[in-house]
Amino acid sequence: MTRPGLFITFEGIDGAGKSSHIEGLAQAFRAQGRTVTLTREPGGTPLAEKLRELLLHDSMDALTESLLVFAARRDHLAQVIEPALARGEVVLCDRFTDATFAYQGAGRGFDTRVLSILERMAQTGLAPDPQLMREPDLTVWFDVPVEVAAGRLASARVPDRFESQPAEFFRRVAQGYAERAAGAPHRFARIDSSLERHQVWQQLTSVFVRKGWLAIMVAAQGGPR
Ligand SMILES: Nc1ncnc2c1ncn2[C@@H]1O[C@H](COP(=O)(O)OP(=O)(O)OP(=O)(O)O)[C@@H](O)[C@H]1O
Ligand SMILES: Cc1cn([C@H]2C[C@H](O)[C@@H](COP(=O)(O)O)O2)c(=O)[nH]c1=O
Repeated sequence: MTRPGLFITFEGIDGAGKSSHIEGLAQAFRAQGRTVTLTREPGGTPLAEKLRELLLHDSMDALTESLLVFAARRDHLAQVIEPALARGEVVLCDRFTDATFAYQGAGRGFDTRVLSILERMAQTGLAPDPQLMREPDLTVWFDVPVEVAAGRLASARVPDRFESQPAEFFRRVAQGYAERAAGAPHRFARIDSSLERHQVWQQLTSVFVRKGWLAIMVAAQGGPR
């Protein structure tokens, strides 16, 4: 019998530590016999990866930025996410629409009513139920103080257009995530990402064990190296 697909997204400010754990989670699901699609936004298709390059490196205003992230998302949903869910796969996606509300909405100050309209347009009409607006089944929010995330990134890589924003921008983005989480408590799971990697992994896997999506034994075997 085909198991239903699962759409799981990972969110947080830059440097929160999401990417460090997603591969481990993919391995845990595979160890249970699930097929996993591991993907990211902006990106995930050849077209969306081109748009990602523009978004991360070219200057533009907040409306242009919002239109580009939703254009990339529409292509990503159509080409990758919806087909994988239809095959019953687990889709692990590094960022999705909550990032748009946090970065373009709270961070840039762009009108969230316009974002909601774009969200409905971009995320509807692709699922088996044409009325359904595709949303994640679960969103894991890696919550971390802005200073901790900045410290992690400082030694990690050359900053892109978002990563080089001032701390005040990331405070607004973090507040944006807090508001999104408060508005959809059934969908969000918050984890404290300021802790050591193994503690973050433990919190992360407990979320999946509680949902019945991972067995305790499988969760205990994985984790950051
Ligand atoms: N719990 C942790 N403690 C200390 N350092 C960490 C922790 N988790 C991740 N890091 C380090 O912090 C940096 C950022 O981590 P990572 O790339 O996973 O974050 P991210 O949330 O995916 O960031 P971005 O969204 O900007 O890509 C990396 O150098 C990573 O090794
Ligand atoms: C999906 C999405 C992303 N962003 C920003 C957030 C990050 O700074 C970059 C992506 O970089 P990462 O290292 O892969 O996390 O893009 C955004 O502003 N709006 C969005 O919708």
